[in-house]
Amino acid sequence: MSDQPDADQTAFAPPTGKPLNRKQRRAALQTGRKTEVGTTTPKPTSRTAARGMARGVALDVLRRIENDGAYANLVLGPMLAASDLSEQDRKFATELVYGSTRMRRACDAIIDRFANQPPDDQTRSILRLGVYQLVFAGVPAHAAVSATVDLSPTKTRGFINAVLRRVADFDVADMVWPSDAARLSYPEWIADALAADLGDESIAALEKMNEPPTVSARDDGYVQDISSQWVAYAVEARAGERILDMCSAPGGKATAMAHTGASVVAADRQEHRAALVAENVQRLELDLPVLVADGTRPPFRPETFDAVLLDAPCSGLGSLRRRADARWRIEPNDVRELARLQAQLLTSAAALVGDGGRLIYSVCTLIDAESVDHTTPEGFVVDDTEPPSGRWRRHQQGWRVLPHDADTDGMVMIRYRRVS
Ligand SMILES: C[S@@+](CC[C@H](N)C(=O)[O-])C[C@H]1O[C@@H](n2cnc3c(N)ncnc32)[C@H](O)[C@@H]1O
Repeated sequence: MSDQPDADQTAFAPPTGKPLNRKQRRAALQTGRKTEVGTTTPKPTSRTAARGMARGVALDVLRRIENDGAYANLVLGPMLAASDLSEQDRKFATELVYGSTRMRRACDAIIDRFANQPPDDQTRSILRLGVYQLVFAGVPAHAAVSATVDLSPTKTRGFINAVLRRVADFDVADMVWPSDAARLSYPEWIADALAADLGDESIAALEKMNEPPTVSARDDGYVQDISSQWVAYAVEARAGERILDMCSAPGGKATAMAHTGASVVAADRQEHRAALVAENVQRLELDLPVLVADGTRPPFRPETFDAVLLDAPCSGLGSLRRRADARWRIEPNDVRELARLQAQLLTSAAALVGDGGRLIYSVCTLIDAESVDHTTPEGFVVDDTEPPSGRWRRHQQGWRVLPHDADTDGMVMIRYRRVS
């Protein structure tokens, strides 16, 4: 048996969405550079075979996402569960699926640079998987090329092998990208929209949203992004107060607020999502009524609550790292429609706040049209006191946290107080 370590057991760099630098690429290429695929690749071992299976699962999932419009998180889980992959190989398959989905546009630009004819959809999916491993994931070249070629149908093997070998011999630092959006793998309109509202900081935000999200758990075990926890604190709920979380599913902020001893009511328009809140409430053993209610026609008397949290449905353009395929689904018109719905919800939420009470508006997007462009509800003023915790930066009449400030989702929040 070869002394060479099984290629796929060598470090698989945690994907950052950034192409590897020269030194990293040289290290990854050392074992495979200028070899004929199949001649210097280590003999298949059970590890190599397992990694091959992981790549096969990843490719199946990618095809479902790319060709059938399936949701990445919904397809991946069942397909992994149906496989015999080990925990480690599931992680590898997951990283390949999410990474190549995120970096799809950047991978395509590289494929198009080296393919002498446009690949059909099936061939492109295989090439994306190979290019992602070579350029972004630090998989050694011989493993990335040969194992990806092994997934290919006979008739396209030669073509896929040739393209991937050219990519393996290329230093991506020399790539001439059509735009920053292509380099960072976003639709042009998303990069433009964030540039318009974040200025020079948009690139750092886009880069950060190419990284897998960090996992943070609260003291009660509920897994919730830190920036969402900061929004819940910003409501400043106190024992004895009546608080409404108008768009509450899956219940992260409602359950956080309930720990203060406030009487929190959680509502959501969608029944199946309200059920998720109820599950979380039960699991955390909280006393928190959950109801299905459309926030544009809320079933409460006016001025009933001491505080209302409107954590509004939004485009999610601050939390793209959480859903790898979201950037390819959302469209400019969605943002316009969501902004209209948010304005409606803001008006009806405001009507429920009692005298001197608080209205907290938050969204996990960084787009002004979905946040600071909304008009202050009648009878309210902006409360511009600094939120009690978090890395908030002032942004017009509100506050925002950018993804690269503290490795969290990006959020915008505006706090209002009823004065008449
Ligand atoms: C950003 S999520 C809320 C996240 C939640 N606050 C948490 O921290 O777990 C927005 C929610 O708004 C709900 N929603 C959308 N339109 C609504 C409406 N008209 N009335 C009430 N809820 C609505 C969606 O079903 C979704 O669950």
